[in-house]
Amino acid sequence: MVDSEEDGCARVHHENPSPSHGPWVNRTIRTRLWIILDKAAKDHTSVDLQDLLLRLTFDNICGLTFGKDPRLCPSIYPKTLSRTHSILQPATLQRLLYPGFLWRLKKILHVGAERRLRKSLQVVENYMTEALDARKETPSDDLLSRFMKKRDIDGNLFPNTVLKRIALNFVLAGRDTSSVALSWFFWLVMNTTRVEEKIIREISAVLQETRGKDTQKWIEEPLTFDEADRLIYLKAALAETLRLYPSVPEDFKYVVSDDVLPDGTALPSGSTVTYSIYSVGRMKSIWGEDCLEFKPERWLSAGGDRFEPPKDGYKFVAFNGGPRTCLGKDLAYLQMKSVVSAVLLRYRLSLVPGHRVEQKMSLTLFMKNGLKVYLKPRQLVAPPKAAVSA
Ligand code: HEM
Repeated sequence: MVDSEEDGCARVHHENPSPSHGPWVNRTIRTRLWIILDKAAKDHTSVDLQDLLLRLTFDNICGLTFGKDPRLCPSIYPKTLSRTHSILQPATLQRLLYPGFLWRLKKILHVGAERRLRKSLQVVENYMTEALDARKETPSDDLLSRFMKKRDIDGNLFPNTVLKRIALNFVLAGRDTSSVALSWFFWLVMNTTRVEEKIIREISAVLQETRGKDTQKWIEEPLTFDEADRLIYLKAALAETLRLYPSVPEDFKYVVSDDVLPDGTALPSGSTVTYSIYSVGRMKSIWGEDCLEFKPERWLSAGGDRFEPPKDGYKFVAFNGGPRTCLGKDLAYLQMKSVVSAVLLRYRLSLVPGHRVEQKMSLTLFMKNGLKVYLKPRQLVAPPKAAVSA
């Protein structure tokens, strides 16, 4: 048996973040993203989109998980959790890359990455304790409050330690993944005018139906859930981005008890299996000769009117597969569609000349140097009725 967590703890929290959490996303778009981008466009200054998106999705995931007013997050973010996060990731990666005895020795001696890791975990622990105490005083509709009411299979409420791990799991799982996916998406779209035009046409067609011909009304408010739900081509472009640039480029599983893979490989209990999600997305045998091309169309039905992922759920594993598929998948698509529409409907993006877009070796597929762009206001036109479908 192969599992993704040694103690199987994550299995108790199959609570799906529902679309009703969309308001958090729209609030941060209105109160933060548009203000920053409008100013940059007006002043002709560049913006590091990856950095901005990391902050934005952090605010969203805080709102979703703790019900905290996201305006609190930027003040806490740079000083504590963000710095902590940049320590957690390399330290975890080292544990995966180097022989077990090495990091265990460092842990015992309290040196190097293990020392930084322990300090950072304490910061996270304090933050989670504060958040939990606050929710106990004033429960709300956030995920933490929901889990506080839930009971385990024996009918007991979850203890604080488990609640904190659940909350942390959501924050870690939901923050970087969506923002790096969005960064790669914007970069791909900047380089593929044909796809950008189709995306704008699709969003415009939907908004013309829901908000009328006055294009000013299209950019006054972020998308509603129903409007976002209708964006089939955009979903295909996001899935295509995740195929080529999966936010989690490789994943690993622990072997809980002796097992054998379908190809006959024996897996002794206690070993770790690592697999490359990045490579699965770029295999000719799965995606064909054009596997390295950015082609959202491969995700559409023959008529082009439906999103159609591969029938075999293990061919596209950017969200993992099987019973442990990402719990935030639908929310992630919703959030990404809202942010893309909020940005692309208002602006045309161009890469800052000389800026190098490179991958960073990390548990998350960051852009090493960020994504520095200039923004120019976009002139929107209402499409003729016949061009409604993308
Ligand atoms: C583009 C965005 C995202 C990608 C690519 C992604 C990818 C993944 C992957 C690969 C896993 C499996 C990890 C493993 O094997 O241990 C996972 C698990 C998970 N994700 Fe996501 N994720 C995304 C967004 C989100 C968001 C926004 C949330 C929360 C709102 C979230 C919550 C979770 C949770 C709770 C799990 C653990 C599920 C379990 O173990 O049963 N994810 N995600």
